[in-house]
Amino acid sequence: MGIVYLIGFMGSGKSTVGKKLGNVLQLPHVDMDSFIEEQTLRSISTIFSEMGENTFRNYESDVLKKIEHGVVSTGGGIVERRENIEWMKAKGTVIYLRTTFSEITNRLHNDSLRPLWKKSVSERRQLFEHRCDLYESFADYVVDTDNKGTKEIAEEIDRLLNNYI
Ligand SMILES: Nc1ncnc2c1ncn2[C@@H]1O[C@H](COP(=O)(O)OP(=O)(O)O)[C@@H](O)[C@H]1O
Ligand SMILES: O=C(O)C1=C[C@@H](OP(=O)(O)O)[C@@H](O)[C@H](O)C1
Ligand SMILES: [Mg+2]
Repeated sequence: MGIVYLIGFMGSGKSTVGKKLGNVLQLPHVDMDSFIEEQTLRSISTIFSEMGENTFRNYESDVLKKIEHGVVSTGGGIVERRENIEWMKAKGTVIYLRTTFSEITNRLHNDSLRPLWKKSVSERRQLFEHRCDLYESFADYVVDTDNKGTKEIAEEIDRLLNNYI
């Protein structure tokens, strides 16, 4: 199956489910945002505020290309660059954790760690609508996450990848 990439909007559970999926599949797990924070010794918020979104996107594209194995929790904006989409399609299996806007709003509420969530409701929704089309259009599998626990989702992905029901 090569590398397993989890994609989806902020709050869809990529980081949480990725960790569990790594355990289930007994593969190493990399959370791209945590990796960038460890490498730069800066928080994602600080990178955005001090260096700008474009610098963050450069780090993100660089990190994506360094990962050769395992389960990868991407950041919600990985689809903003076509080169990232093409890289993931070529290297592995892409799984979209599909989550409704209202469920994401419940999960993130007034989260302040995600710079792009700290926007007005209409801007959040606009970003959500723009991104959802992208996620859906290039995922190999779509997994709905509303009303499911993270362990249940990891097990569902395990079944999909291993082709049993
Ligand atoms: N299936 C789920 N059901 C309920 N809460 C969830 C689910 N998946 C994630 N969460 C919660 O939503 C928040 C964001 O999850 P996270 O894994 O950081 O998402 P992402 O990495 O996609 O932004 C966390 O508080 C997490 O515990
Ligand atoms: O959607 C985005 O553009 C972003 C999502 C975040 O990751 P999560 O999707 O894990 O929250 C993080 O990479 C950064 O704040 C930008
Ligand atoms: Mg995350």
